Formats: sequence, C-alpha cells, structure tokens
Amino acid sequence: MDSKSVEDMIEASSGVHFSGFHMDALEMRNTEVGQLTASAAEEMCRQPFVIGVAGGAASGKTTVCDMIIQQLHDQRVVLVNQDSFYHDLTEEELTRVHEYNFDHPDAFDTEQLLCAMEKLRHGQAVDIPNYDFKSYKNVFPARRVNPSDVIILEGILIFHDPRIRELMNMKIFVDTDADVRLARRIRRDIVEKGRDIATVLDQYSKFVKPAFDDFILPTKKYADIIIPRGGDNHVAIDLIVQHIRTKLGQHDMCKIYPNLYVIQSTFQIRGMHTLIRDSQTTKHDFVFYADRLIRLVVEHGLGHLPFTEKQVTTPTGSVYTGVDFCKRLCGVSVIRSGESMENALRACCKGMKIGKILIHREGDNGQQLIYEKLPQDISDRHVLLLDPILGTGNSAVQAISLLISKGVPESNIIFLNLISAPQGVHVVCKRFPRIKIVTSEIETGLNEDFRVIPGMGEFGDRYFGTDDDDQPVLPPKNRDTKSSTD
Ligand SMILES: Nc1nc2c(ncn2[C@@H]2O[C@H](COP(=O)(O)OP(=O)(O)OP(=O)(O)O)[C@@H](O)[C@H]2O)c(=O)[nH]1
Ligand SMILES: O=P(O)(O)OC[C@H]1O[C@H](OP(=O)(O)OP(=O)(O)O)[C@H](O)[C@@H]1O
Ligand SMILES: O=c1cc[nH]c(=O)[nH]1
Repeated sequence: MDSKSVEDMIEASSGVHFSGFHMDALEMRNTEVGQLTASAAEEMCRQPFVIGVAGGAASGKTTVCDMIIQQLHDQRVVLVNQDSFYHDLTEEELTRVHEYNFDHPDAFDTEQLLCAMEKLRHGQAVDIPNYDFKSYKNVFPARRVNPSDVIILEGILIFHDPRIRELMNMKIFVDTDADVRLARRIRRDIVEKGRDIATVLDQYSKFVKPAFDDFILPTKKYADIIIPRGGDNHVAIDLIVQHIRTKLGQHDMCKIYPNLYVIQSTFQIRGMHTLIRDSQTTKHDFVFYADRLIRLVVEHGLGHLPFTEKQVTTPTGSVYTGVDFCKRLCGVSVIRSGESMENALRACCKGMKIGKILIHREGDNGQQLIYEKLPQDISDRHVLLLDPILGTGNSAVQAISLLISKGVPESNIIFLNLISAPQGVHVVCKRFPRIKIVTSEIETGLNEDFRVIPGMGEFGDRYFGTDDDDQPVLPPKNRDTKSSTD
C-alpha cells in the first residue's frame, strides 16, 4: 500500500475515535518524530466506547454487564458503578438512615461521576471512590481504573443527567417486571445485607418504588436498546456484543494498517501482560512471563512467512497435504532488549543465524547506528527483526533502513515486538508500508519523556536486571534467598 492510501484510511477513520490522528500524520511529516508532543500523543489514543446500562434496582443490570464483559474478553473493558458515587451520609443522616432516600438522583455525586467519565474518555486513569454500604461512607481506598477500549457505566439513574447521557455511545435499559425485581431485592437484602423483611418492604414502598416510577422509568425513553428479562436474554446480549465489536472494529489500528498484526488476546495473555507491567513483579517473574509472551509473538510472526505446499504419508498410509516451512530466514536483534527474543526464535528455528544492530539514543531527538553484524547473504533472506518495544519508532526506522540498505526487500522484513505505541506503528507503517509488524498489545501512547504508556518501564533494565543499581548491595547473610537469585 502506498503512503497516500494509508493517509486516506486515517482520514476515513478520523471520526470520534481517532480524533487527533490525521492531524498528527501531517505534523509528523514536518517534524522530528522525537518531538511529538505529549498532548499529541494523548490525542492519538482512541476514545473508548461508552455503554450505559440502566434499569430498576435488582433488575439484573450486573448480570447483563458481566455477560457483555465475558463476551468482550479480548478487549480492555472497565466497569464503573454509579453506586460508587453515592454521597457520604452526614452524621445527622446516619442517625435516621431508614429515612434516607438512596434511590433519588440527589443521593449521587453526579459532578464527580461526570468528571471521572470525562477523564476516562480522554484516556486518563481515574480513582473511583469505594463506597461502603455498611458505614454509608466512602471509607475504603479508591479503585484505580485505567483507560480502556470499552467503559460500561451501570446504575439505576445513569440516564437521569443529560450530560452523562451524552457521553454514551450506547444506552441499554434492563426492563424486568416489578414483581421479579421486588422478589430479588427481598432475597438479596435479607441474605446479603442481613435485613428483616419488614425493613425491606418499608424501604421498597417508601423509596424504591416511587423513585422507579418518578425517576428511573421516565429515562427508559433514552435507551437505544431495551432488554426484557435482563441477563436471561442471551439473544439480546449476543446482538449487543456483535454491535460493539463492529463499532470497535471500525477504529481498530489493524484496519488502518493492514500489515499490523496484533496476536489474538486471551485471558491468559492478558494475565501475563498484567504481570510484566506490574512494577512490583520480581525480575524472575518478569523474565519468565516476558519469555512466554515473546514465544507467542515469535510463533505468530513465523506464521507470516511464505510457505510451499508439501504432501506427506502418515503412519496410516494416508496422504496429508500440508506446507513446508520457509527456508532462507534470519533473525536480527536490536541490542540490548531485542536479544531477549533470540532464545525464542532459536527454540523455534534451530541453528538460525542471528545478526545484531546497536542503536544509540541521542537525547530524545534521534538515534545513531553504532554497530552492526549481519549475515553476508541477508539480502536473500526473510528477516525477523527483534525488539520488544516499539515506542516513537526511531530505533525501528534506523534498524529497518539499515536492512533495506543491505538489500533486504521491505516485504521480507517482519518486525516482532511485545508492545507497540500507536505513534511508532504510524511512523514505521507510513515509512515502510510493506513490512509486517507483529505485536501482542497496542499501547495507549507515549508520555512527555517518550516512554510507552502504560508500558512496562525500561524493558532492558527489567529483563537483564540492571534496574536496581541504586539499591545497596547487602552482605549475603542479610539477603533473602529469593532476591539473591533474582
Ligand atoms: N438499604 C440501602 N440500600 C441502598 C444503599 N445504597 C444503595 N442502596 C440501594 O441499592 C439500589 C441500587 O442498586 P441496584 O441497582 O439494585 O444494584 P445492582 O446490583 O448493581 O443492580 P442489579 O444487577 O440490577 O440488581 C437502590 O435501590 C438503593 O436503594 C444503602 O446504603 N442502604
Ligand atoms: O521506538 P523508540 O522510541 O526508539 O524506543 C524503542 C527502543 O527503546 C528500547 O531500547 P532502549 O533504548 O531502552 O535500550 P536497551 O534495549 O539497551 O534497554 C527498545 O528496545 C527499543 O530499541
Ligand atoms: O517505554 C519504553 C520506551 C523505550 N524503551 C523501553 O524499554 N521502554
């Protein structure tokens, strides 16, 4: 694909979700990549898809949300509950708690909810209050919520305020019969909250039912989808998830850059990413889980090599028509982090030649090639370029330019990495539209220091154990066994 068509595709996608993208494409043509501003980087990250799930108390909203989350397992989904934004009760309100109306719009701190949702929509992490239903106060530490692909906002009155409604890309109302809701509420409040039946019925007739009629039911008209029978309605949930997938897909980076391949996410892969991104993870675990992910990326990358058809005879005497692996390959690792990927490549392709490139970062504005040792006949080979991090794309551009100058056709290069920032993907794909990039996750962006966010910090330091230079070296007797082996 030529660079014009890449730009056309970006233009075509410059709707709500990639709002800053086309402007950045033009900006990048005229400026050093390294000078990309932090705000441009923030702009570049796509806006999440916001779903509102409203409905009466005990209508089954939680079940609907859980089912959506379960089915969207390969997307980053975050759930925000309106319940978290209940106002703390004053001392006076606490003395007469049974007279407090928890179902009235004024019971919620809507301004705070609005502020949190705005931040999440703009790719910023937020601290969501942790309301305690026992003390009627916000006593627990806040829950940190990171920006995600999909945000689900759930609560009885989330369609009440027009400003919150306007943030939503999809509004769902869970419509469950009043008697079913009352029955569930009685069971839940007695079993889970230890209330007696008289108190539950009293609260229901005094507050819950009137509030449903006065405030919740009137918001049903704002819904795009009304789900009868809540979580029991599997057909409705399937259709909703299908629609969300279509909407997300329209803004997927892989649609803009057809040579970008993000390996299919699973909870297992997400779990490994969670570990290697956690700053508290030990070096030992970091290496273990990074290696597992690298192996997956390498296997996936090998799948993009050309193949020839091959027939074999199986022990049953039958013919199996399969394929033969591509021959003339080599790896090239970008020192030093790229060297962490060599073992996985060697484990898959025995005896493979691996060249090396050392690129030195000069401030934040450019990279300088310091050292290279490549196979003599590299121009006849398919090259698997190894570097776990694609940030600004500066290092990748240097490395790929060198390979091309050695006669490697652009289309023979597969760049394997663990995480890619959208900025780096854009820079590399725009400059080299025929190379393939295989990665395991696309990041939110870059920070002011051009480090990948959320990222995993300095990969090389964490993988090779050079990130603890400042820590005093304790005499052996004071070290615990685990850290001394790390
Ligand atoms: N008694 C009591 N009720 C509360 C308090 N805080 C919230 N509620 C009730 O909680 C209800 C809102 O939560 P629900 O919509 O039932 O919660 P949910 O579990 O997320 O929703 P579903 O999945 O649809 O059942 C309201 O009817 C409130 O009356 C509280 O501190 N005390
Ligand atoms: O896309 P960029 O913005 O150029 O960033 C990516 C580069 O940064 C990392 O190396 P680093 O400079 O941290 O060196 P190291 O591998 O020696 O730790 C990484 O391995 C890439 O080579
Ligand atoms: O975030 C980053 C950027 C470059 N290199 C890293 O190791 N991490």
